[in-house]
Amino acid sequence: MIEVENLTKKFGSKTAVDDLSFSVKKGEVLGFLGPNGAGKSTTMRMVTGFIPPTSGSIRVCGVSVVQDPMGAKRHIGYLPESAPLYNDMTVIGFLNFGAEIRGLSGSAKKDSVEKAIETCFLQSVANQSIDTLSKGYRHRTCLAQSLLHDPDVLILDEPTDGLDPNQKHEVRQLIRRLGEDKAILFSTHILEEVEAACTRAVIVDRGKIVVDGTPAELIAKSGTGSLTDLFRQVTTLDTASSATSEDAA
Ligand SMILES: Nc1ncnc2c1ncn2[C@@H]1O[C@H](COP(=O)(O)OP(=O)(O)OP(=O)(O)O)[C@@H](O)[C@H]1O
Repeated sequence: MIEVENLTKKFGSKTAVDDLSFSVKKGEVLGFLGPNGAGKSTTMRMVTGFIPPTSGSIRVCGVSVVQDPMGAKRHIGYLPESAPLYNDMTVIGFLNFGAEIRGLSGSAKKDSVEKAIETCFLQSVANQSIDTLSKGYRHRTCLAQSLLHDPDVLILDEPTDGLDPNQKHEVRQLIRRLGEDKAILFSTHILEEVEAACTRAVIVDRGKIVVDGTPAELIAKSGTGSLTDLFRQVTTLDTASSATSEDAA
């Protein structure tokens, strides 16, 4: 459902994403790991059609994101990194608005909003203004908007960031459940999430995939049974400065 081939993104002299190729099938939850500045968000922004690649191809459900971004976006639900929201709307008002933008109306709109509220446990704040929500609820409101059109593909940039341990658990369970009949790509800095929610994971370092495997394969590869050890073995300590100095050389 997601096919990425030889994807590269350069910002001036900096190569943020370097000839990346991967695919995610229906029923797969792919964890996207990597240190700060590794290129995870940039890759997700390209896969969702928000920024164009410098080179390479991206197909979502067979549709080219570069040639037909609107067509591809119909298949995609996206939770961006900073969870942008309209602060002066209520949660239900924002979700109704999101559903309308997705072309839903009448009972289809009502049903999709109700389902998203229920799925993301937003019932208690549905009529609350977004600017009065805690960080966790804001994040879940944004996650709910990504589900409104029941997309085949979900791209979630750090979906558990800012949540408390109970909410993290709920969202991981939700990702697993949604992943049974969708293709999900999600980024995280929390290595336990690989075991808790992913069917496969890749580790990205300086824009390149350095490890790709199932959680069990990754743990075996570490040699110590620790994903943290594997992460430390295959990634560069200070990605941003290494990439800059390498590019400058
Ligand atoms: N618009 C931009 N202009 C210039 N450089 C950019 C831009 N967006 C990202 N970068 C650079 O590209 C590199 C990859 O950034 P990206 O945000 O994709 O990393 P990330 O893996 O998501 O990091 P984090 O874990 O900190 O969110 C970084 O060096 C970043 O500074």
